[in-house]
Amino acid sequence: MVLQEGGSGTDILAETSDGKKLRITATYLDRGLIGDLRANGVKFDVKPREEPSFLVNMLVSWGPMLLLIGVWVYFMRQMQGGGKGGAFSFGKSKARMLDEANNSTTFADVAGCDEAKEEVKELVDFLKDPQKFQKLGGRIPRGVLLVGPPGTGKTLLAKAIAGEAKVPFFSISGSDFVEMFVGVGAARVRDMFEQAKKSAPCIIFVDEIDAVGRHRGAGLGGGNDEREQTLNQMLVEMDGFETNLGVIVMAATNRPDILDPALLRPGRFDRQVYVTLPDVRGREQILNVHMRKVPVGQDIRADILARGTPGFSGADLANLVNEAALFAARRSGRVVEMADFEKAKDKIMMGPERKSMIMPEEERKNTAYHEAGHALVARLMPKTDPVHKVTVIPRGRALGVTMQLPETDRYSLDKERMLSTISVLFGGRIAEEVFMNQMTTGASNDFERATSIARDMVMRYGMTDELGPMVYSENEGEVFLGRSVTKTTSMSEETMRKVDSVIRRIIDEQYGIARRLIEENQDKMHSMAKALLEYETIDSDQIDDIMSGKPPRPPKDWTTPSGGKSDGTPPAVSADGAPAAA
Ligand SMILES: Nc1ncnc2c1ncn2[C@@H]1O[C@H](COP(=O)(O)OP(=O)(O)OP(=O)(O)O)[C@@H](O)[C@H]1O
Ligand SMILES: [Zn+2]
Repeated sequence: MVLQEGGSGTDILAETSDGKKLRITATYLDRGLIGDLRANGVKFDVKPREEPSFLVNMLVSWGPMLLLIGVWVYFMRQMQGGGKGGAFSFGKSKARMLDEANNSTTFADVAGCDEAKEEVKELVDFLKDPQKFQKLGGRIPRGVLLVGPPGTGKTLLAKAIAGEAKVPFFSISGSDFVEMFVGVGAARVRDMFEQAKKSAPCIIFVDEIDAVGRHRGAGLGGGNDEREQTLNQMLVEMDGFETNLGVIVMAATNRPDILDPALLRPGRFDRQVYVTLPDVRGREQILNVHMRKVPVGQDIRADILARGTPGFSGADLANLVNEAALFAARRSGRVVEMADFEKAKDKIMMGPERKSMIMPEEERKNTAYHEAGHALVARLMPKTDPVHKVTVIPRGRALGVTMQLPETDRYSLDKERMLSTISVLFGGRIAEEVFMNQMTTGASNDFERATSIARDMVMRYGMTDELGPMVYSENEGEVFLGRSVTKTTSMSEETMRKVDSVIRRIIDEQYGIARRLIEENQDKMHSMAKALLEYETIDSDQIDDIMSGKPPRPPKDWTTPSGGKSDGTPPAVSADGAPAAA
């Protein structure tokens, strides 16, 4: 054994007679330690620690200087557009590679987008055996653009293609290419294609391609050199490789309208696959995929959940299952039950409850009337979605929420529906005016939405007689190129005034209708506000009762403030809100 002495402490690496390896650190060698070692028959040597060599000495004194020079050289190289090769690996692509052995994603994991799956199936055949596919006369796309809203499973679909074909999957996000230094992005593109070619057949997946693929020359002018170079490099690479190599470039975007047309030319991303939000059947299938991963109760009905989640993306549904499982865990449940899903759905749709927020009674009452106003108008206007839930529990940034749910998936709006929506939005403020004799800031979002609907009706959809079927569009500050070109119509002073007055008229009319409904139904308004103050959340059952003039039944999971389950009759409540002794 060797004891090395010196500096700050002594490391003892010892092997005892029975072959055990030990590591001991002693601050200094004293007689006690040496005595112990001797007594236990450990043989050892003491050797002074070696003097630092000349080289080490030089490094210590010159190191900081060398480091500075290094950093300087590094930055210079980046600014000159270099960055590739040599000792500096700055240009190395940030692409993550998922090799075939670790990719277990298959088409079975992607639910509810059958058309998209159908369209990409042949890519799997191609990737499995590029030569054979070509011999059979298949035409291989070089680039496939997946277009669709966020969370619809574009990444998942690309990964599943790689998984099915058992080929490597390189993924990178468009924003990874956009760096501070000119040339880095281009170097990364070069690098990524080089790596991919070595592992062909394979898939390169570029998420958020719009980050690099925006139309050249668009945007805020100047300072776009880096992005343009990156985009050019990508075009060069896509033109450069042989199709029979077996590299397929896939990219995802939800803004195809802002992509540079050069990206969409033949031989580049010339195949577009649309991945849309799932319809009700699609949602059911997606829920089933994700519910396989958690223990769910007997009562779970994916079809009912699917019906209650219009507009949810695949990612939202995955999140729904996850949140429901968390609610089940919180109550120490063995399985996830329908009630957990219901809570999770509310949380996702209306924001998390903020029960701890203490609301002054006055404000609670104001919120109750405000929400009752929305709900009442929604129930009485034609072509509105059924009121699903009304609550005065603060959620997210809202003090209260009135939630309407469409009965079926809807893909377009009509004039009557839009007019009704404007009235519903005004219902809240009107109720405050009528019953609380005040106006609060809580309605500002309602007004914004109402105004923008009215403006769209006039300016985008040509829904008014006065202005006719014409688009009066404002410049939206984006340069839209590619397939959909939005023309900027500059309006004359006079037209602008006319547009304003028509928007004003629509708003005034709908406001008047809502006001009349609320004033004519004061008893129902009082009854609904009272139910909200008492139960905090009411749903369609309670609203049905109120609208037919009956006292509302208590909500299903309602427990009386004393803690016991209610027997089904509403507790009588005295003026101060405490349960009265019957
Ligand atoms: N069709 C689907 N079937 C099953 N699960 C899905 C589906 N779509 C989305 N998901 C779930 O949502 C998650 C996120 O989806 P993914 O990242 O693929 O969406 P994306 O369209 O690429 O979104 P983004 O545009 O935001 O990148 C997936 O990992 C999956 O759990
Ligand atoms: Zn409101």
